[in-house]
Amino acid sequence: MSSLADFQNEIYLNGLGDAVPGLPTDLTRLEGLAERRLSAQAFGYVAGSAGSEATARANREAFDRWRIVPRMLRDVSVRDLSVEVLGTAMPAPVLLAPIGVQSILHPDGELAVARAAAGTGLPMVLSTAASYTMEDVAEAGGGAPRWYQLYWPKDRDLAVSFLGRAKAAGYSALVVTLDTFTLAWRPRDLDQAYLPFLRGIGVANYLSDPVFQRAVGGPVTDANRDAAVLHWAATFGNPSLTWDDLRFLREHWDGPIALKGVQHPDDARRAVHAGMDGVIVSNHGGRQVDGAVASLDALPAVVDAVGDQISVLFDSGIRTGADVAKALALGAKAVLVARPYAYGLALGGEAGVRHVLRCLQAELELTLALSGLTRPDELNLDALVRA
Ligand SMILES: Cc1cc2nc3c(=O)[nH]c(=O)nc-3n(C[C@H](O)[C@H](O)[C@H](O)COP(=O)(O)O)c2cc1C
Ligand SMILES: O=C(O)C(=O)c1ccccc1
Repeated sequence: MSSLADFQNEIYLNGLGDAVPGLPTDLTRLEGLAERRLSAQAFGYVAGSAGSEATARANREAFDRWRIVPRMLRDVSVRDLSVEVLGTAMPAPVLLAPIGVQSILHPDGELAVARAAAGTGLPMVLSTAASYTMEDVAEAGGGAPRWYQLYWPKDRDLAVSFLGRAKAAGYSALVVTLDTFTLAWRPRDLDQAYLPFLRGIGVANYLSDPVFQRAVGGPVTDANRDAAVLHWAATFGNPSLTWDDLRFLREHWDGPIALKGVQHPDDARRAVHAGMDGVIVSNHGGRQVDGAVASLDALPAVVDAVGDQISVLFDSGIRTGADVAKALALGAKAVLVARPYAYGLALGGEAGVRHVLRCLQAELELTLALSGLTRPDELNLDALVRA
């Protein structure tokens, strides 16, 4: 094995190799570049968070309060980043977080992301609010691993239909997002009166669904499009759900289930009690409750509560390979990367997403090796100190 991570090698030896010319390898720079490329509305939707965006900032600050303590002379010549999470083998403990409405970033949207993910083997978690149908995205990804993220609608028959379609299309695990039964107070979108769904973006899974179509009087055409969008708004989220309702999901989904949006250790314990297989410690990138705890700060207590019983995953604030290492050291089995790949999509389509994933993977591998570690499961609190 070369002493350089493969992607690093490729960049140095072949000029930019497969990297997208002009795209920086410091992924924290992508947001600024995407701002110049996107419309003010699309950029505001993706980059924006809830309220004063204090929690979005806190998510990043929490990473900066932990520092890695590298160890030396440990023979790190053979490295293996692969893990298995919820029955899915992946080359690194990184998944692509569910992001809805991706066609506002690039016309190929989720299709391009599925192709890029397939090229790396990292699983994509497809949003219910995707701009392409789950069947089309599955086809674009070929045999690559894929999970399905459910926005649990009010209409139970529609939920069952989504789950059946996801199973048939080869999505192996279910992610149920609990923190977004309604969109939060998001000033950037409010100030521009911008909601993609009202323009018919991000509703492909609904419009293509037989149960949804029955509810709006048949296939959606120009004649009933407004009614369909109104019906989408009426059925999108269900604020009356409780922990007891998880039985319904267990009955209609026979694969692994992870609950996304857990921040409190008692909620993680309830997830175990309800027979769930995992939780994703996430505050939706600060897009829901402004003033909420930084997701990284919520992680250790959840790991303490349930980490030996179910898989604890993490998202909100991951921007670099070092961030991934810190979340793993605090007990996450894997992380979900979100905005960085959205910006990669905006800047370079499929190649832009591939660039982001390969940079993140290479940086993670180098961070581990240079810290004296060869596998993700060797990371624990010994590797960190408070800044
Ligand atoms: C534009 C955008 C759309 C999103 N759409 C969804 C979605 O459809 N379903 C979901 O569970 N989470 C969604 N999320 C949240 C992400 O999955 C993830 O939790 C969050 O972005 C993590 O924060 P970070 O991007 O700051 O790392 C979305 C996030 C963004 C930025
Ligand atoms: O914008 C979001 O954060 C989000 O999760 C969402 C919700 C509904 C549809 C699309 C995305």
